[in-house]
Amino acid sequence: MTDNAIEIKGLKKTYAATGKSPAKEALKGIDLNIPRGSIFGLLGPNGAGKSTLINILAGLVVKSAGSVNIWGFDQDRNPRQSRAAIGIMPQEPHLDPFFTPAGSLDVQAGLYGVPKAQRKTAEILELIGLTDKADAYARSLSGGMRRRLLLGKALVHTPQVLVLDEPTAGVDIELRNMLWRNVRKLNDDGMTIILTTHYLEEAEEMCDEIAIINHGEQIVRDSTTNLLGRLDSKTLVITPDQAVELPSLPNNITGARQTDGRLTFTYKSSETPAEQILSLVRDAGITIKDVHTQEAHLEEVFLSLTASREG
Ligand SMILES: Nc1ncnc2c1ncn2[C@@H]1O[C@H](COP(=O)(O)OP(=O)(O)OP(=O)(O)O)[C@@H](O)[C@H]1O
Repeated sequence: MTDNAIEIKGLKKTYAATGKSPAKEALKGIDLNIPRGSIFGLLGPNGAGKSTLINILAGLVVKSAGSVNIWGFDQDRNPRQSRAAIGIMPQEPHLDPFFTPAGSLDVQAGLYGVPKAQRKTAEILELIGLTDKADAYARSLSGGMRRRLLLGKALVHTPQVLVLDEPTAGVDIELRNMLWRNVRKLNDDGMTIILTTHYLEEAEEMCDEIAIINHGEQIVRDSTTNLLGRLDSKTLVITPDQAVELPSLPNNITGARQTDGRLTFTYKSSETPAEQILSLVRDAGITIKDVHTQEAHLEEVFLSLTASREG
């Protein structure tokens, strides 16, 4: 038995040409292992191939080449078992307006062949905070409630792996927090979580490991901590005790004077000790009132890795 929840080898997808659109190679040979029990981030710019990858995992898009193994089950050899091991919360709420939340969960459980006695409708409604809406028609639910119901539907068959495709795009803070609380709880209970998001601070906060894909290729896969450590760039922010000009700087440091009077200095921490900047500032006759450093964020790592490959 493998320690990976998902094992993807040489995964390719080419969408066939239609009408005027030429064929599109959306995935160009992805190798990716996702460890059991992790919260894994799948990131990439628009059109990178994330949805294609997720849809292949969900069994909604047929791959062109390669292998996909979900929870030890090969998707081609054991399609039923591999499908039963994964639950997908899609981006868009496509809900049948004539079903109630309880009804939707029941139908979904039926689709997955969950016997009536083993259905956890009440428990799931409780988790997603829709107990009091159990019998309300879907069309009367708010956008946030529909999103929560989508999460509930992904859970009816108690999958080992839960995929959330852009779960917080356009949702308010309250719903976002609720989703993250649920995700953490499910992960604490042992569920492996795969997440795509455009909000990099969210990935930074939530994910243990991250893969970035671009133009159908994986360009990096590492722990979030290591990824953040890759960027050697740091910023030192100095508040002078009165308005001052930016002192002249050597080549290894770039600086700027902010509109609020603070001075920011960006440098490579492996090459330049912060003390060098502090002395430079003091030597310019500036009295330092306050000083702090800013670490690199995932956003900068992401931009540095994807920017040079655009085109
Ligand atoms: N059904 C399809 N037919 C043809 N081309 C497609 C199809 N679905 C996606 N593509 C193309 O494949 C590429 C990858 O798309 P995909 O939706 O997987 O990217 P993505 O990373 O999920 O982007 P986004 O964040 O915008 O959803 C894009 O160039 C897209 O236009």
